[in-house]
Amino acid sequence: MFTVRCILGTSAKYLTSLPAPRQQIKLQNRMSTLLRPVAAVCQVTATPDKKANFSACKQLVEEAKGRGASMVFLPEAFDYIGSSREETLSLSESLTGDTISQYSQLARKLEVWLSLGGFHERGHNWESDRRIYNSHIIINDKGEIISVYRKSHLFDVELPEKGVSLKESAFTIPGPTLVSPVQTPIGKVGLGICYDLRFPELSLALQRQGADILTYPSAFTVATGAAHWEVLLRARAIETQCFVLAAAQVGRHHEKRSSYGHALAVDPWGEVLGDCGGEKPGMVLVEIDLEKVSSTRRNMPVQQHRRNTDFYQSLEKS
Ligand SMILES: O=C(O)CNC(=O)[C@H](CS)NC(=O)CCC(=O)C(=O)O
Repeated sequence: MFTVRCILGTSAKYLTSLPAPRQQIKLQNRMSTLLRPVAAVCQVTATPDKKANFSACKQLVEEAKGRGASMVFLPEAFDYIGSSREETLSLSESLTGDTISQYSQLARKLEVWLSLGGFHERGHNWESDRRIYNSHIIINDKGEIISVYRKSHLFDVELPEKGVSLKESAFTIPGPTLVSPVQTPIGKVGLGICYDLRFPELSLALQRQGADILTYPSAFTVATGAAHWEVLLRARAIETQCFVLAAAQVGRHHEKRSSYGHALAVDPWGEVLGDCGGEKPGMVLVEIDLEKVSSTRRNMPVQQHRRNTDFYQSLEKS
């Protein structure tokens, strides 16, 4: 079950049925002050089959656009989830490969912005070291790559009681830097990926650089997702007073791997606006009202109340 908040569908239909053009313009002007931009937060079940994954994602992007979204968010590993390290590596591409050019064409054709939450990108020394980046790519409505953030915290975790054992650093290069929030039609978007969500320093750094919206496209494990996912996302939203949009992988990718799902949209007060559930692919559509960001920050100015870095380091120095 998932919540959908979208008022564009019916209003747009109403507009096209209006006879007098002048009346239409008047109404359109009034509506543009009433309507907020809409973001689509998606969840998918990627497999090792890149072609099938693209066609599933394309369908979601088309549906989202048809329902009024100006930006669509796809999760980490939207391109594929490999069934072995070797397969994960061999399926990887560069930013100039077929996968990203297909998405670029899709964005241009539909005139929609895309957040591609975690692309398996061949590293700069691929020929010699066969290592990849986990890259979050923003594509604008002209099909141009606007920003690339490479995941900086890698998921090397052993939880024997929960059946979780992943060592991302065995094949992935940690990203060297954060990237500045990107101006998009829904607001300024700060980029993270999945496990980055557990490091509030990153979200605060993006907030300080002007982010209105934080994004954590993910492929959370079922065990860690059930325990931590929603709490972490809401905490990041509450601390930074940003919207938090987290596209997700859901369900069974292959015989050895499943993901938690629950792609989520959270507002700057920490309220969950939409949840895609834990069962199957889908999306939530949410209006992004940036006035919610400013009023939340005005009413409770936590960023102004924050003490300087020295203050928090005073214990280490004493
Ligand atoms: O491997 C790929 O192809 C795509 N990458 C991932 O799925 C990554 C690295 S293994 N997964 C996570 O970071 C899960 C984090 C998580 O579950 C937590 O923080 O609890």
